[in-house]
Amino acid sequence: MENQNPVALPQHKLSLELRSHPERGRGVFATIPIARNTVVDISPILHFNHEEYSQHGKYTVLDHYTYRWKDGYALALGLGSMFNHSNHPNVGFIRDLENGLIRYIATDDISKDEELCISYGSNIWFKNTEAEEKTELEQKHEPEETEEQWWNHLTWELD
Ligand SMILES: C[S@@+](CC[C@H](N)C(=O)[O-])C[C@H]1O[C@@H](n2cnc3c(N)ncnc32)[C@H](O)[C@@H]1O
Repeated sequence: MENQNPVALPQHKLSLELRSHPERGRGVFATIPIARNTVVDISPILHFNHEEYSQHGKYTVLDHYTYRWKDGYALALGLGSMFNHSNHPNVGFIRDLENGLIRYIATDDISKDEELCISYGSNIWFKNTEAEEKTELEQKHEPEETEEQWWNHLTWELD
C-alpha cells in the first residue's frame, strides 16, 4: 500500500440492511431513502497477486467475489462483497489503488427498501434474476470488454 495516512470511514452513518433472496442470496437494502452521490460504503481490499489467484483463489468461492485489480485480484472487505448485480445499477464503484480500497457511491436517489446494486460488467457467470433480462441474442452481440476499456473504467466519474 502506498499511502500510509489514515482513511476516514464515514459510511457507517447510513442505515443499511442485509436481506436474503432465495436465488440472489444476500444483498444490501436501504432502510431509509439515500440521496444520489452519497458514499454508501468504503471497503478496504485484500489483494491477491496473479500467481496466487490463478493457483488457488480462482478454484474457491472467492471467484464469485473478487474484483480485477492492478497486478491481480481483490476481495472487498465490507459491504463491497455483498452488492448484487443489476443491469440498471443504482450504485457505482471507484477503485482507489493508492489506498487499497473501493468507494461505492449512489448514482441515483435510492428509496427505502430498495436494493443497492452495482454492475458486474458484461461477463455474468450466473442466471440474472432481474425481470428485464437481456435475450440470449442480445447478449451474444454484446462485445466483450477489452483490457484497455477495463482500465478506462478506473477513472469512472459521477456527473
Ligand atoms: C459478490 S456476490 C454477492 C453477494 C451474494 N448474494 C451473497 O449472498 O454472498 C455474487 C453472487 O451473488 C449472486 N448474484 C448477484 N447478483 C445476482 C443477480 N442479479 N441474479 C442472480 N444472482 C445474483 C450470484 O450467485 C453471484 O455469484
